[in-house]
Amino acid sequence: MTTVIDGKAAAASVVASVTSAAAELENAGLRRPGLAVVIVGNDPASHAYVGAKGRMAKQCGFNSIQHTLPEETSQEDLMAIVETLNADPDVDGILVQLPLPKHLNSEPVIQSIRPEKDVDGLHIINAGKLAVGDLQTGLISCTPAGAMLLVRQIHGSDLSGLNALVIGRSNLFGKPMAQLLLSANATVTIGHSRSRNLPELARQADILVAAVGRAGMVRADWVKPGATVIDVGINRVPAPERGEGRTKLVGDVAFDECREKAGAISPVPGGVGPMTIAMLMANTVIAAYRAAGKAAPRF
Ligand SMILES: Nc1nc2c(c(=O)[nH]1)N[C@@H](CN(C=O)c1ccc(C(=O)N[C@@H](CCC(=O)O)C(=O)O)cc1)CN2
Repeated sequence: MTTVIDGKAAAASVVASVTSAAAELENAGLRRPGLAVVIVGNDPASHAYVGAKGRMAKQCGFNSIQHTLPEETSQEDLMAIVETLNADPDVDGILVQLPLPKHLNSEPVIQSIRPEKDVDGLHIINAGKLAVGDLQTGLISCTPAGAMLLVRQIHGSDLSGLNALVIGRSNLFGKPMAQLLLSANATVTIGHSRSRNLPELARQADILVAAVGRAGMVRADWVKPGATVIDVGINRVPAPERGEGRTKLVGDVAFDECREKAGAISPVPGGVGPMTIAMLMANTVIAAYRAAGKAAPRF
């Protein structure tokens, strides 16, 4: 019987723990966690995600700040906002929503965020800590941290003897996901657009993680029987069956056919996606505890 992994329930459980951790700070007479999200431009999906982050931050009892900047914002103006947030003692976490408009270079912006406020876990200091196996003192990128929590639900925290394939090598997901799996003792391969014979590599994976941005790329004949399949793709595709001009969200995995082969599989929507925002809340409360000189909760 295949387990369909319930990302919404897992996210709700993380959010409940974050909410009590935030309340404990306030009850101890300390300030509540502060999360600042910066969005540049008019991308509708990015605005939807940022809106959801702000609502969730409020639900967790955080101080939620949003900077909405016009499409034509300059690199200097964006970096000046980050500097102001870096210096603001009420802000524990800073996130710059990606992607930025094409004329802006995201890397200097990300690297200008103080590492202890980098709740996206993308600063080189945080990425470096993860790369050397330090999972305790930095901040870990939200989507891989969330995906890993789902993997732990199925396999526990020791993945010794298991083969994992991560398809995708982005700084936001593929690389940190591979590091997390490696830290849990899995034997890890990273596949990408230049890899030869991805289906063959996938068939050897006990844990198959897809983050390529190609709707339904992973087919049933890629899946080892009983494998855990984690779908990180978010692709909006036409859905004429729902009416003219309608669309729907699908992952990188052909869900219906892969479900037949997998032991456990995460759906899209309702799998890894909700974990991204939950783990952002977790990182923010961790940053707030550390800023207050208190031992941070673990998630
Ligand atoms: N600075 C960042 N930018 C982006 C990140 C990120 O982690 N940091 N990730 C993505 C987008 N993202 C959050 O920003 C995100 C994507 C998807 C979801 C989600 O909950 N998806 C739902 C479906 C939602 C829907 O119906 O549209 C799901 O999969 O069930 C949350 C956050 C890129 N940018």
